[in-house]
Amino acid sequence: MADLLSDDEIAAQLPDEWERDGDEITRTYEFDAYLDGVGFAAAAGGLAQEAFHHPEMTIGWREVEVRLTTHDEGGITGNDIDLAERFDEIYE
Ligand SMILES: C[C@H](O)[C@H](O)[C@H]1CNC2=NC(N)=NC(=O)C2=N1
Repeated sequence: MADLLSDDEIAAQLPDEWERDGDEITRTYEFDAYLDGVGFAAAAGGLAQEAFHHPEMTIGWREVEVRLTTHDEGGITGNDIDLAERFDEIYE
């Protein structure tokens, strides 16, 4: 069970390109083609299932918006930060 992060901890641990939006962290990944975004979302979904920690993902035209929060805790935890970092690793 991950503990809620403080405002300062979130600010310090938020990966580059990610933003805080209330109780969520979010990043919009950009792609050259629609299906590249679809493929990224599928790969990210695999990482999410592996971690058993699931983002909201919105697939748009050559972009995928990812939003992470820890529902069980009602806010942002290290689980969200960790998964954000893993998503960044698979984004070329
Ligand atoms: C029972 C609980 O829903 C599960 O442990 C997992 C499933 N995936 C999850 N995903 C997210 N984003 N937050 C959670 O708290 C969470 N909990």
